Amino acid sequence: MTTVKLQDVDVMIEQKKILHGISFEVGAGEFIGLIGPNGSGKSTLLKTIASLQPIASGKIHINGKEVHDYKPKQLAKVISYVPQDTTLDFDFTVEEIVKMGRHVHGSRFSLNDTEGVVQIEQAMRYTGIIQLRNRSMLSLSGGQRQLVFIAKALAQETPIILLDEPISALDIRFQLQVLVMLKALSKSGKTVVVVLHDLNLASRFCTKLLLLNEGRTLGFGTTANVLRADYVNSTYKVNAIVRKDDLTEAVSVTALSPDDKQ
Ligand SMILES: Nc1ncnc2c1ncn2[C@@H]1O[C@H](COP(=O)(O)OP(=O)(O)OP(=O)(O)O)[C@@H](O)[C@H]1O
Repeated sequence: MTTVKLQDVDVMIEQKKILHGISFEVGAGEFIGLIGPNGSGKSTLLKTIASLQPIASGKIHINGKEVHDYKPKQLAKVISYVPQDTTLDFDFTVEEIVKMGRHVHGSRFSLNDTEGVVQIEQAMRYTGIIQLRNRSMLSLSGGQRQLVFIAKALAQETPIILLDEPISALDIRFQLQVLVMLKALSKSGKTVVVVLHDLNLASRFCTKLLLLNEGRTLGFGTTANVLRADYVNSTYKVNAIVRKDDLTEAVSVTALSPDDKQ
């Protein structure tokens, strides 16, 4: 079943066209990686799907219904969004932030609903932050804050999860842990769309990739079809070798420096 569908979507920011004619469909159980160079429009595209960024033209359907036809609270029951920037201006504890994911289910700061308590607890355990539950968000490292916002999205229990560079501040153990968790969520039937810079991890974990170049889709499909040397080299302006990794059997991309042996 198609859960997210974009048809010829244009986005303008300050009179400049940032996204040009973006069209693609994602189904339940898919794990889509949005990739592309800095400034290519990945975050804008994710915000657009989350309805946080207005569109200039085109159509977006979420679960078969036009995104404009959703009330904000209805949409928050369907889509959770983990932003790239997890800094906060106000102080909250870790648990308070995760609980905010339950607002949409009507349990604002109250733990009267047992389901909410269970979901909050599970989300904190799943992301490995349970021991931080009473810590102030302002005292956490960037990676710990990322895990808290992922936990908040999990507590929200939506069928569609959008995450903007959720592993950018994480060490290799937590990078793997988060990607394995997102993969498991997609396998359980959720739609996961994630902005990733690490092409090798994107290749290993995502079912499909969407490669953006200057606000346009250069490729959308299986990792092997999108991570082609010609696409990678022309978009990222590098000299990359694309091959199959012997160990993971995923497509692997190595950008060569002038000093590398070839
Ligand atoms: N609020 C804004 N005002 C002006 N320009 C913006 C705004 N938001 C995004 N842009 C511009 O839109 C383009 C796409 O930005 P976006 O953040 O979507 O790219 P990205 O692919 O996510 O980049 P990165 O990998 O660096 O995070 C950039 O040129 C950026 O400067």
